[in-house]
Amino acid sequence: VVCRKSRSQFGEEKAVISYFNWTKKQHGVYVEIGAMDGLTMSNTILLHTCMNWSGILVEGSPQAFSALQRNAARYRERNVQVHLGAVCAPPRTHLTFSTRSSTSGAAVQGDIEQMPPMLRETFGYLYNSSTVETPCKPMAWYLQSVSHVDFFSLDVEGSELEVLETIDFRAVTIEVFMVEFLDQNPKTWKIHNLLRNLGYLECRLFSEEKKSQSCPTCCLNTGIPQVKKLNMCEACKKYMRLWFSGAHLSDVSCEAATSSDAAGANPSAGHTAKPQSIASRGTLQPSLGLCEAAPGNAPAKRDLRKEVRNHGVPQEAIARARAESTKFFDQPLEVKQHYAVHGMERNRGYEIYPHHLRFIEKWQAAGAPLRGVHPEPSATQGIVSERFCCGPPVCEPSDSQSWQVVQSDAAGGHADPHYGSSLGQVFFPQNVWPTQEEARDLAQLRPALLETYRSMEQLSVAVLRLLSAAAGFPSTAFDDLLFRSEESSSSARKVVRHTSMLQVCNYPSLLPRRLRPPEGPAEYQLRAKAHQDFGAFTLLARCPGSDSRYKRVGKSGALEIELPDGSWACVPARADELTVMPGTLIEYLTAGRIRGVMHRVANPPSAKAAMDSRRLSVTFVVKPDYSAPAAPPRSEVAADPETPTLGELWRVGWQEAQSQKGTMSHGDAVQQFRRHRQELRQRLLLKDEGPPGGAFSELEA
Ligand SMILES: O=C(O)CCC(=O)C(=O)O
Ligand SMILES: [Fe+2]
Repeated sequence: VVCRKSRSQFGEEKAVISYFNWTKKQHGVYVEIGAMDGLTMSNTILLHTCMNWSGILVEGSPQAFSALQRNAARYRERNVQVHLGAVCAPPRTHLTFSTRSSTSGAAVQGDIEQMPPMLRETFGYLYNSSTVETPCKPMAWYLQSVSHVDFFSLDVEGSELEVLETIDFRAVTIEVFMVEFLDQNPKTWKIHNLLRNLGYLECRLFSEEKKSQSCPTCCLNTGIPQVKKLNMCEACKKYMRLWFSGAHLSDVSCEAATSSDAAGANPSAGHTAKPQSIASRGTLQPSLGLCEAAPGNAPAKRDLRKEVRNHGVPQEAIARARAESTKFFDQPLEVKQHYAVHGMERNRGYEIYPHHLRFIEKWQAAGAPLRGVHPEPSATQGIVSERFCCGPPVCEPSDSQSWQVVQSDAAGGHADPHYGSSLGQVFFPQNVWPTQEEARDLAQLRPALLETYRSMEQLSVAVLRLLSAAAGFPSTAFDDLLFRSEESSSSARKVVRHTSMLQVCNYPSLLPRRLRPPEGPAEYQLRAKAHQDFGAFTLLARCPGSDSRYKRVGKSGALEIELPDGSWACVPARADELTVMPGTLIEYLTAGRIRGVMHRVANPPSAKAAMDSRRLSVTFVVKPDYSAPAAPPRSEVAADPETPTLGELWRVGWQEAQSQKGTMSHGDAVQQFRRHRQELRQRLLLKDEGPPGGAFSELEA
């Protein structure tokens, strides 16, 4: 075989070879998706012909594929598989592939649906394009014959997620990915995230010109067009060496977890239903936008790394919740405070952080000269964030049936103690609403929020199943934490066990600096400071308008999350999408296999845009049964009587439980609380050394 010199666009494979010290590496294995004719811009011809590597080439365009076959026969006689096809997830078997005839545009071909608009438009316009129906298969299918890949080159113009998500990481280890994507692609963030979740670190290849750019920690990606030569940035090198050697790529596979589910096989993915041992699974750290679920569907057996769509929460309901909440937030502070519920951790009615409130009151007492300068009353009141919350419909006020169930006195006995006991009453306080009599304009707030509540509540069952499966439990393992089936002689019904809350947050526009309160509490710097939500997970309906307007981390005006390496990232939002964010309690329930996500809401940029930077988010924080043990289902820890309940992880719940036991003064209980919670966390997270107990083994067979 004649050694062919590099044909890659920017010398990508050479950068990789030098970076990984592969100059002497013979007989490696490559995979190239989007192989084109196997020569033009090939990232692998050099590896094959000069270093005796073998590999798999996949190309979706029939025209390019015939050239690929010819070229493969000529330049890669042996040790190569060539496939005509694209990558997709079942049940799809074909997709519409956009092809170009012009040479320069020929590099941009792919699944039309996945292509970023920019590419579609620019290349569609500039070059002759046509479409063909191309067969597609999950990536796992193409990789059947290999168990290890050294270099995976992925250049598929928008379909990267489909490729990554359909790899069976249990069956193959992949050492280095090189992913080319354009930064404008809104999916970039998800690809990054997915690779990070798989244990890869990112290293960018920079052009000479961009060398000075700071080097991010770190998957390899290239993708800076108009570049002559690529340079690996030095700082990054260090990180990469460190991390790459440690990363074991078969660590996490959501498919593995979901298919271990007995409730239904996952015929489409073609995986055997064999769970991994937990030891090899490592820590799953799902982040945002990670689930696809449909309520009413049998537990959605979809890969977890998808956003929730077809989620069953009607857009109109969310729109109504937003509109009615807006009317509420636009009332004077005195009116809103009328619906405040005092007491800790109640999460009902109007809420504003006490330290914010103190600050506002002081500011207003000093004669804040702002009335009339801004159309948003909340902005002129100096409010940074405020919220309106409600709990499950069993908490509806006394004019409704359900509150009777909750309220009847403990001695009277007919109340379900889950709600009616003194502990129960801590977790099921009554909802508070403006009524028709009090304020005609605000009377629709209640139906609007309750409508959204109900569909979020339904969806949360499906999402909890996904998370459960992802953590290696049967998908229904946590069902009872939300609803429990109760059979009586006459009927079967589902009883609410959870205490989830729906919360609409209003972040008023940031006033121009000269009008802003001179100095606020330190938290004034952020709309919401860094925290995890104290639930199993949170579903967030965000607003593409406000949540994709400013993209700068720290000045996004919107939701930002902390990535595993400690950096912060903006989270793009789409109107039809809900974001799933694991919270603190899921850590206890999954022994740390799923981690809560730290997040914050940043202020918008200070400049002129700030005048019109209002943001409203609708979030549903899923809070499972307070009386359940804070431990994985059927585990040793769950059986240990010392293990506290989920409710005891709430400060109020802990205090109430302690005072009922009479073991401790109130003050001591508070003091002990934090330490205790920390200890439990340690104990649980360290305990995870084997697969979920024997009870589930029949499910895993
Ligand atoms: O407004 C958001 O997007 C998130 C709000 C939040 O994190 C919270 O209220 O806990
Ligand atoms: Fe939060």
